[in-house]
Amino acid sequence: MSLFLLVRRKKTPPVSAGNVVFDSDHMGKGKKWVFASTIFLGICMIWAYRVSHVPSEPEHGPIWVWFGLLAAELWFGLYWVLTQACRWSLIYRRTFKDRLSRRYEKDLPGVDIFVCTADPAIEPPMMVINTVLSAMAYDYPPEKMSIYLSDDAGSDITYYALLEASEFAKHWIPFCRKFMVEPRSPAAFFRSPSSDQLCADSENEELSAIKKLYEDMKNRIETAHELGRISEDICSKHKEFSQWDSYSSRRDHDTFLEILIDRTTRKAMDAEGNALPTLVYMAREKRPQYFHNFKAGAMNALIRVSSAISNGRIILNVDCDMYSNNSESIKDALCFFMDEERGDEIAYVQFPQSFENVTRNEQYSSSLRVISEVEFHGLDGQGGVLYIGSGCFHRRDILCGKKISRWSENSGIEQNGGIYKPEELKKLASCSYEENTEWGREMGLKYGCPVEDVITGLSIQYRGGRSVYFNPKRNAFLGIVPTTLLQSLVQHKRWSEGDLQILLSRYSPAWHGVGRISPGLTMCYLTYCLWAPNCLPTLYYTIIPSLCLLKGISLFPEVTSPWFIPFGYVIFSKYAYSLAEYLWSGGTVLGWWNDQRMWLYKRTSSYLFAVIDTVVKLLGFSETAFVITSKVAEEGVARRYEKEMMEFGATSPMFTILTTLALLNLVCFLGTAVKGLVSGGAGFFGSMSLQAMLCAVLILINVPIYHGILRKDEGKMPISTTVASIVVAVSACTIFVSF
Ligand SMILES: O=c1ccn([C@@H]2O[C@H](COP(=O)(O)OP(=O)(O)O[C@H]3O[C@H](CO)[C@@H](O)[C@H](O)[C@H]3O)[C@@H](O)[C@H]2O)c(=O)[nH]1
Ligand SMILES: [Mn+2]
Repeated sequence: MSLFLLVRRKKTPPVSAGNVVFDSDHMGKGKKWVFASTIFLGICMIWAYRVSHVPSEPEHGPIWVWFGLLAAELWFGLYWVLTQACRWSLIYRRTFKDRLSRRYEKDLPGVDIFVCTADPAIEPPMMVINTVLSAMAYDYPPEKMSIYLSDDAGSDITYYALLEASEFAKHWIPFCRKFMVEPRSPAAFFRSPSSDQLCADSENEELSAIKKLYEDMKNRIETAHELGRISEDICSKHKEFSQWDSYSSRRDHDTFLEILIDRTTRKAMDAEGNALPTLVYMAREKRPQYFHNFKAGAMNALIRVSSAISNGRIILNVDCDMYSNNSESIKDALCFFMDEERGDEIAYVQFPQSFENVTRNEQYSSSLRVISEVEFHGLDGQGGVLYIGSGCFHRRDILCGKKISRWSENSGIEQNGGIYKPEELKKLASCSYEENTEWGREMGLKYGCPVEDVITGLSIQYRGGRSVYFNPKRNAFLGIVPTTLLQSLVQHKRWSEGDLQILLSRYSPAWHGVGRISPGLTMCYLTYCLWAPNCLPTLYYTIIPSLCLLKGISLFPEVTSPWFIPFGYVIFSKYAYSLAEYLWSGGTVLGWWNDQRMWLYKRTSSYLFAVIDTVVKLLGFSETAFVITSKVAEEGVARRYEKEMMEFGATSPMFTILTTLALLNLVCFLGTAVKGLVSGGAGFFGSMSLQAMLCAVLILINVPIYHGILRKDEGKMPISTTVASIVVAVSACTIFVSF
């Protein structure tokens, strides 16, 4: 590859470079191969131990216990093999934006930016418009940019906020351009060190002027938000508010559609007389008798409406909390689409989802550090990263269902835009528009899956589209992670359930993928699709060995036996590698420990419910749901989040499971210790040391739960959950021991 680049560089240097770096900074491919082989050998020996040591005497407990362990170990071993595909060949990419500007300044395509919001209570309008403003201020020709806000709540307050933003943008965009502001979300900029820097420089008059404009706007919007209505005065000035007269609820209303900045009119100028990007508000029609398909439905309506207004060849999709943190990202993405060599094959460019509100040791491990820093680079190496919703640039034609074709063949597509009558536009966003069409199936984002993004990306890859993962030094987008344990678990339930449904759908990588995507990429997709089923072996491994410990049934080889070696080696090297990987990705040791805890919690609660709900759905008893993650936290919750204290505070079956498991292991461990003391049995732990260690580690990792039970603050474990868990844990131990 490097040779290829070298040769090419002598002719026309490319605008992007998919630098294939085989882990240059960590471990070479050869070493990795040897290391992985030794682990695999260890895994095989563990399997061999299970098969060759099936207990015959009854004091070793019922036979199913042993076979259950064999099944769990088979699962974990094979799953580990799958995860290796995501680590095999990592690709790191770079772009040459100066070349792009030099060569293609005149041919830059139109870019339509879609922002989705769905609930002003948990996605505050101020946050939404900050994201919109950051997008409007991209360093890109404004006449080629259009920003669309989809509001699934159909809220007049959100519309009002956008209206205010459209005025503020006239000052904000020239300000950004003049002082080369970064980041371009006003809220993020005003609290960043770069704004202090600007203050220190002489221009602070302009800074304070724009800050004042912003604060005034913020006050007006927040007042309206608190009151829950728009003042008469504003309504009379802006006739479009009368659209809301017919509004009855967020599930039952007409299409509200307003082009706030229309580049075809002369009014669309900023304070310095430059063009502004187009700005559109859309709340698609909602009726109780029509299923609205959540974000996928909103995106498809946006695709249609935008095709009639601007019809940009490139579509960028961001969640309402994911503001642009780098004004050059559009150009970065275009370096891939317009690359002379490989650009034609590229269907989408995914940036990592990075987050602003992660704490140092990430209590809930929500930044998905290893996935962003390692696995997705590995997926890119296997032929393409997942589409993960936010921070993704798509080619419009491909997203709409076309097969991959040459980039240049579609030039002229944008000419179709710009001819519209308001009533016709509204029809494009109506409930009945999609009846008897391919929307949601062959066209646009797919319906019926809680991870509409992943399934849509996969189907694009089946059609021959390649995807690119671009992870620049400066984060391209910054969003908000959940700040409570429950929200984290619920979010992961949605994701793992969605991924499992993909596995069972007609787009399953397991069978539909054969011959359509590379075997390596199939393996990568499978690691995510099989997240949820991990719950069963994990539950087994966290319950049965501990109960057997209490009962005195030995399940693992003694420390002195040679069979101990594969167990010790596999456990040690797997976790040592995982820690190293976490540290390479920029995390802390405590962060890694928290990450391990979250894997355990996700596997024993989120994934379990994901499996149950998938089965229920397969039987036809329920429909897909989409629980939106809250982007705001109460004061107390926020304070505890900053202190990295685990937040419970609510009752949930997920917490009951987690607490029961934590208590069960505690009871087993203490019970065993007491028994050991009473019988004076030295060496008792000798034959059971691995089991006792497993139980001890489970206790250590569950410390936040014991702490949660004993805490007194609002975020403590609810008493009812504790009581229920004690009852279940103690009865499980008693019953198991007595039979
Ligand atoms: O009916 C709905 C529900 C959600 N949304 C929007 O979808 C986005 C994502 O919702 P969020 O609750 O923040 O979910 P996350 O789990 O953080 O989102 C990730 O996972 C989702 C799929 O599960 C993808 O849709 C997202 O793009 C991806 O960032 C937000 O902007 C919402 O406003 C809608 O527009 N309509
Ligand atoms: Mn989100």
